Amino acid sequence: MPGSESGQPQSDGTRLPSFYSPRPSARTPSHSDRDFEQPDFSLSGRNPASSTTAEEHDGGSPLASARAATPLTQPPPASLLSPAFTPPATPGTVTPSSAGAAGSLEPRGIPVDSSIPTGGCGSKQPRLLETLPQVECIVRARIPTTTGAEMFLHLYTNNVDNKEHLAIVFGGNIRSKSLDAVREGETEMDRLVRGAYTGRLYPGRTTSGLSTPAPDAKAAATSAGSVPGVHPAAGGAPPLVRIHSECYTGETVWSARCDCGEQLDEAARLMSLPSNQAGGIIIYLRQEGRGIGLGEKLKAYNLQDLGNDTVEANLLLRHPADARSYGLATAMLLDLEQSEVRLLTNNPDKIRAVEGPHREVVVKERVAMVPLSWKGRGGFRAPEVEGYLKTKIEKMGHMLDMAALPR
Ligand SMILES: Nc1nc2c(ncn2[C@@H]2O[C@H](COP(=O)(O)OP(=O)(O)OP(=O)(O)O)[C@@H](O)[C@H]2O)c(=O)[nH]1
Repeated sequence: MPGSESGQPQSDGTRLPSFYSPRPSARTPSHSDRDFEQPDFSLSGRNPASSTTAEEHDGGSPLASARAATPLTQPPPASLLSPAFTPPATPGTVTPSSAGAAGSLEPRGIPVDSSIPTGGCGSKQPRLLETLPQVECIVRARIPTTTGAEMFLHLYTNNVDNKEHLAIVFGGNIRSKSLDAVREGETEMDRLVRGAYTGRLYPGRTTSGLSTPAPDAKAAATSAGSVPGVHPAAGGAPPLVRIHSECYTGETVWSARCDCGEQLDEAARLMSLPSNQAGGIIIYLRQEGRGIGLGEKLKAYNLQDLGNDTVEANLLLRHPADARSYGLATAMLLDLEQSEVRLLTNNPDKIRAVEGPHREVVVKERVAMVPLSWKGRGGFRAPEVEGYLKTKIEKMGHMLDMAALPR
């Protein structure tokens, strides 16, 4: 893992096993660079309707085997292009339009600028609260994962709800200000136990390694203050960031109604690539069911089985189509000392909302989350998830090209 505190040998990311367990496709990953390519979402003005299809992208045969392994029981939706799909050129930026030698292993970003109408973030302006919530990271721990990659799980509290929102941090240079801040009366062992240490823990370690503040600085330190001598990652590209909303069904009980589990796993995979020197953060928000909760989401599923799409089902239950907010994510990113990010999303509303009321965090690039099955790279296919994605594109302005959906 790049820049990891782990000190473990870096494995070849192309050989990492999949993060995604329910992958029915029999296809073995090719381990070639093209496995990491994204469809060309360039700003160069090429006709999106003639976008490279997944078939062209992957040479046909792997997709054919994936398709054979996961046949569709229903015809796929008609080819459809989101109006927000092709963002016009952002002044002063160059879009990677093809995978170069160095770029081929990297997720491909599209420059975005939410401060201008043509910046590739859709047209709606979210209503944001004037003030960001207060957040505090109360504990952090190293999590070795089943893929061999390692991450640090940060658990946050806040002043707006009682939920345990999380930051999953890849790479050793991203630190939480509130975690590192000295707490009144705490011992070095207290700091070790709550994860406010540098490097790695080992049996017998007694000091946190964080600089001890001078008495006057210590008095001034608050839970939101920073520890002198601790600095965020220096310079370089902004980290990859995914703002992920909880989805028990998609992440835990293998639901094929949505691609939430796949997106979580793919975000983690991209962030753990050895080529990703900037590190990565998954902000995991406990806003299940787009904010309506699991019980209401299950009712929505029944309404979907009765013939309604995902938006209609929410509205029939007297919920908004999307009841989420992202102020906590903005505050957590700031606590992790990130003011610029590369955001993994297809959702234009999320881009502007995450930036905060005064653009406290700026999204410099958007990295599209294209379903793996559309790219012939495994994943899964089901009529439910295709209906879910179609509704996102048609009704919620998601920037995905349904024309790339394999037939
Ligand atoms: N109400 C409702 N929520 C759903 C449904 N399917 C998934 N969800 C929820 O939608 C949320 C997933 O959204 P995200 O993964 O953040 O994705 P997004 O904002 O739609 O867009 P991307 O960033 O492009 O993925 C989770 O909270 C899921 O529980 C559904 O049918 N109805």
